[in-house]
Order: sequence, then C-alpha cells, then structure tokens
Amino acid sequence: MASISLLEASMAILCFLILFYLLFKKPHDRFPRNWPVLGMLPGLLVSLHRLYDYSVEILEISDLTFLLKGPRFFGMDMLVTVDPANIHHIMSSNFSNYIKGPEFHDVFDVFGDGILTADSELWRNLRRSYQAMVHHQGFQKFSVSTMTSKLKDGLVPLLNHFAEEGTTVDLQDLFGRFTFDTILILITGSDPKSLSIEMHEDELAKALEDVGEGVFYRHIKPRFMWKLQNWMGLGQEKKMSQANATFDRVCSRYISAKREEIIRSQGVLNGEGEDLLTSFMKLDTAKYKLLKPRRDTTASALSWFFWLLSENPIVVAKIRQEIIDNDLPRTGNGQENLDKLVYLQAALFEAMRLYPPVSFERKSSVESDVLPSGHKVDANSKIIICLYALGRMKAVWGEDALQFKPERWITENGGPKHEPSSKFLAFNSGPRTCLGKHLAITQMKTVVVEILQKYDIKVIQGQKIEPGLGFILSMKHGLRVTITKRYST
Ligand code: HEM
Repeated sequence: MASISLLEASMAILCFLILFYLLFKKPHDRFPRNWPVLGMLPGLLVSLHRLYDYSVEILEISDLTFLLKGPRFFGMDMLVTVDPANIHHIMSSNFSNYIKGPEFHDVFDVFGDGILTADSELWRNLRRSYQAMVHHQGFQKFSVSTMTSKLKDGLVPLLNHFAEEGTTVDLQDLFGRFTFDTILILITGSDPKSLSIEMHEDELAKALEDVGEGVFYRHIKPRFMWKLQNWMGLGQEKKMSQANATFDRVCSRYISAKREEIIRSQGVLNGEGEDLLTSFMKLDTAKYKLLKPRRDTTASALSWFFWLLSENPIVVAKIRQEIIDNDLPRTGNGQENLDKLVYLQAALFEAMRLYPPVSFERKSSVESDVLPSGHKVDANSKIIICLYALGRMKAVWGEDALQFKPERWITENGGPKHEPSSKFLAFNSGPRTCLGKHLAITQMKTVVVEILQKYDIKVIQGQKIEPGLGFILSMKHGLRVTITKRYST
C-alpha cells in the first residue's frame, strides 16, 4: 500500500507541474523547459499527443541534435540526433562504441536474446546465421512463392470480397494480416491464416502489437516506474507481461511441432524451400530458440504509402503508366520486371522517408566520445536517432522536405538516385543494416503492382490519420477505405 500512495503522490505532483507549465508557458517557447528535478519531462508529457511532430520542431531549431534532460537521478538523459554525420559515426565508422546495451535488452525483454537485442559475439554469430539463411537460394525461392500464394489466394480474394460487398475495410489491418501470415510461414512453416474473411484475431499478432506500444512507453517513463508497474501488473505493463507469456507459449508450441516434424521426416527435408526454424534447428541446437517474429514493418510502409497515394493521384497515374510501359500486365511481376519499376521504387522510398516503419533507433555508448557535431558523449550515454524527424529536416532534405515527391529519388537520366543510409535510415545503416531489405522491397512492389492494376482504393474522408506511439510507426486509427474493381478479373 505504501508504494501505491507514493506512486499516487508522485502522479499528483506531476499533474500539478504540468498544469503550471501549461499556464505559464510562453506561446513561442517551443523548446521544452528544463525544470529543476523533473528536467524536460513535463514538456514532453504535454506534447505526448503530437510527439513525432514536436520532435521535428525541436530538432529543426536545435541544429539536428539536442540533449533531452530527464528527471534527475533517474538516468533518463538522452542525446537525440538526426545529424547524418553523427548517424554515420554511430552506425558505421565508430560502430563498436555504440551498442544496444543492457538497458535496451531490458526494455525489449520480450525479444529475449534475439538478433534485435543482441550485441558483440552473440549478435555476430546470429547475424552470420541469418545472412546464410536469407541469402540461401532455397529460402529466397520459398519467400517468393510464399508471398505470391498469400497474395493470390489470400489478399486478392479478400479485396474482391470487399469490392463486391461495397463495405469499408481497414487497409492497414489487411496489410498487417497479409505480412503477418507471410512472415510466420517464412519463420515457422505454419500458416496462422489471419488473412481470411472471418478476420479472426491471432493472439501472437495481438501480443506483438501490445509489445510495440509498451516498448515505446518504457522509453519515456522512469525505469523504476515501469518496473514497478510491471511488478504490480498495472496498465501497459500488464499487457506487456501477458504478451510475454503469449510469446513464450506460442513459440514453444511452434518449436515442439517443428521438432516432431523433423524427427518424422528424418532428413528428407533438404534445404530447398524450407523455413528459418527448420534451417536453424538443423544447424544449431540452441539458436532456434532466439527466433522470434517482430511486429511488421512492411505493413506499416504499405499503409502509409497507400494513404500518400490517395493524396497524390498524379503519382498513382505515373506508377500505372510505368507498369504499362514495362508491359507488366503481359509479362508478369517477375523479379527482373519489378527491378525496372524505378518510379514505383522512388515512391516507396519517399513514403518511407516521411513515414519510416521503425520510428527510432536507440544506442548506448561504451566509452566516452565526441560526435562530429561537437557533442560530447559520456560512457553509457543513451542516444536516440529519431527516424521520423530525420526524413523531415529541411537541413537534410531541402526546403521541400515535407512534400511527397518521388522525383527526388530519380536521377536526371531517369535512373534510381542513391541516398546515403545515414540520411535515409529506414533500413538501418552500417553493419546492422536490415537483412530483409531486398525481400521487403520485392514484397511491397508485388503488392502495389497487383492492387494498382486491379483496384481503385478510395480513402474514407473525415477520418483522422495520425501515427500511433510505438516502435513501429503504424496508423493510430487504421486506414478505412472502399475498394472497387477497375475491370472484371
Ligand atoms: C519495409 C520493411 C522493413 C523495414 C523498414 C526494416 C527496417 C529495419 C531496421 C530499421 C532494422 C534495425 C533495427 C534495429 O536494430 O533496431 C532492421 C533490422 C533487421 N531486419 Fe528489417 N526491415 C524490414 C523488413 C524486414 C524483413 C521482411 C525481414 C526478414 C526477412 C527483416 C529482417 C531484419 C533483420 C534480421 C534485422 C536485424 C539486423 C541486425 O541487427 O543485424 N527486415 N530492419
């Protein structure tokens, strides 16, 4: 009881200070005030409902880097940066000094010792195994065939269904189900079939959603507070504990089923077209336990992309024209044909510049250092790279940074324009670059070509479109649309 009263008293003081802050805040004072004891936390909480745009404003006026002072004694100070020179330094040239660190592991405890949270030798080891799997020809064939059949036998029939019914549907939910089923098949070999007319809720998908949100709040709450809430089973942390239990239960179920399948097959599985779990279990006796699915990034990218298309009909017309110019309706969506779609790729990258599926990157310094911007970093400092703000900085992308302009990704002679990953961080940068980048781009192009050829997507007017707070940048209220067939299929 004593700890509850303490918590309540702290909350009351915090509410009072927030009120005080609101009453006496100067209207043009955008930079959060550094309060005695509480640091900048009140300013942060007041702007929580628009945290992403707030971070854009602050980083723009602070020359791309600023020190966020957390409450005193709680070790919550963070250096927030979107300076490409700093990003290159942290992610590549001084990579060994910037690790995920034990606190990251703690915050992302649901993922255990998986590749997302691992450092040093364990990470190198896992990365080597993943690399071998992802680049294996059998896995690549398996991923293309899995994605193609999920599209033809799952997504397309469902889109046809909603087009025939004339009902509205949440496109983000559909993409979430499509990519969740695909990734689960690639990892475990089993299809959870969440993409079906019944649209049943999959417990693992729900757990992943809760984790994404919970992890975000753990970054802005003092550690003792979320630990206490976790221990007491309160609020967001209650959901985190439940998600953790679901993860362990479902993953063990998949592992046991796979173990039996391997024993039954007795080496008949030969590496052609096999899922990651099978490959890992055959190679190593322990590492497969670290394979855990993550909340999906591709669904987030596709949802923001289709919303941006609805606001930019000229871009839709240009993509459709590119599909026709390259004769895709006749020759099909093979890899070679997809590679020719330079404008479509430009539009996808442009969408991920403005709405990066992974909203922030977090690092911890091993030793003290000085960043190229001149900021001093002590050992064990927290560094946050805010991807959402990075894509919107005028100092990085020019005066038109806030506009959706696929043309910025195309060279004068019509080829794809390369931008350094320290400037376009959507797929990470340096030795920890995303291993699924190529697969994700292929998947997104395949889906977009199929949809734009066959359907008109109309976004329902009047709905609020805004990012929800989370590690993955999803749409807080989804994306309600109606679907019509362009011609009978
Ligand atoms: C649009 C889709 C995707 C985006 C934007 C994306 C982005 C990212 C980002 C930002 C990271 C770094 C995360 C961190 O360290 O905090 C990452 C890591 C990773 N991604 Fe992706 N990803 C996508 C799809 C995929 C897919 C489909 C796969 C699986 C085939 C995949 C596999 C991985 C792996 C294994 C890592 C860990 C790399 C490492 O730490 O060495 N990604 N991705």
